[in-house]
Amino acid sequence: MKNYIRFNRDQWAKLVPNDKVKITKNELAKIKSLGDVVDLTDVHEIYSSLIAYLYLVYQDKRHAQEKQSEFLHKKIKKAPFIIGISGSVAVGKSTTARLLELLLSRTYPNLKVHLMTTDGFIYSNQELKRRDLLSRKGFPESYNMSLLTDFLKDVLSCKDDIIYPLYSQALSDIVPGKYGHVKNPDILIIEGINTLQLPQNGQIVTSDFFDFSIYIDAEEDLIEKWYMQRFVKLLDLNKNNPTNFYYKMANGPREAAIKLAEETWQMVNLVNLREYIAPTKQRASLILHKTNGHLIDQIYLRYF
Ligand SMILES: Nc1ncnc2c1ncn2[C@@H]1O[C@H](COP(=O)(O)OP(=O)(O)O)[C@@H](O)[C@H]1O
Ligand SMILES: CC(C)(COP(=O)(O)O)[C@@H](O)C(=O)NCCC(=O)O
Repeated sequence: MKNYIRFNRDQWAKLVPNDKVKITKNELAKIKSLGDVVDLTDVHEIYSSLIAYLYLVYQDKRHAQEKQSEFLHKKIKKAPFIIGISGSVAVGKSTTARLLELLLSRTYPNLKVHLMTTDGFIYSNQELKRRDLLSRKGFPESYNMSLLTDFLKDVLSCKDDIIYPLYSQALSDIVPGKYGHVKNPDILIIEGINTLQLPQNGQIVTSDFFDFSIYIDAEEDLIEKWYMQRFVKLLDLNKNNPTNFYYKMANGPREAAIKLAEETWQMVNLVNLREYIAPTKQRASLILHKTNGHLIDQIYLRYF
């Protein structure tokens, strides 16, 4: 990885004073996905430098937009700064994305930050079934990529209110008739396993629309462990929740449920990671490498 500068935790933490971000343990507990607590030391040692760097790149873009506007003698609407977050299923994309959203808006209160996921661009289960893709959920062909690129084009053309479909883990499906709204944020964080994906059949790559991208990396065995832990938590949480996708499994034999999740990991998510997600790692502007306990131990910043 010649085109990346590698930092260990200490080197990265020393880039800026780490008292910049103000957040309490309780606030932190609220943004974790399920159960585990993101460590406050991670916030100070990793995220202080990360948001300071993101803000620098953000300002660069704004500056370039002003210069362009000046040169063209034309008022140009300021398109949002888009940050893409990629990585395997269960590596911690949504947790990191929520943390970034909170820390960026907290540290730079004048910024309007919007967070969304590309999960909503997966075809509905009905459509996946029609296309014989139910067992390929999360693979490139299971996403409506042209809808996603059209959406990103609308975002960059600064349309006032852009809607996008929503996915629910509770339904394990697209939520019918419900949409998210993007209303001209300064920063749009978009997380999903396909955010750095290479094009299929000459499509435009979504990352062409990004100003900055982050890949969250970890060893396969660890991610599998996190996937299984999240699965067990979802079973426990939904034991008494008949409308939830996990309810039936939660109330059946535990070993059968665990076996199914292990198979899903091996046959779906791990295959997807190896074939389509991991190969996109070296396209990211920044790689956050995690170790045991979700601790970030190495940071790689691309410089060409
Ligand atoms: N920094 C972290 N500290 C502790 N737990 C974490 C952290 N990041 C993720 N997790 C846990 O790991 C699991 C997967 O994280 P999640 O954000 O849901 O992943 P993804 O969005 O990539 O599928 C969840 O159970 C979540 O609570
Ligand atoms: C919708 C997803 C592709 C996205 O996952 P995420 O990275 O948000 O956890 C995934 O949750 C999924 O449904 N995977 C298919 C196999 C499974 O049920 O794990």
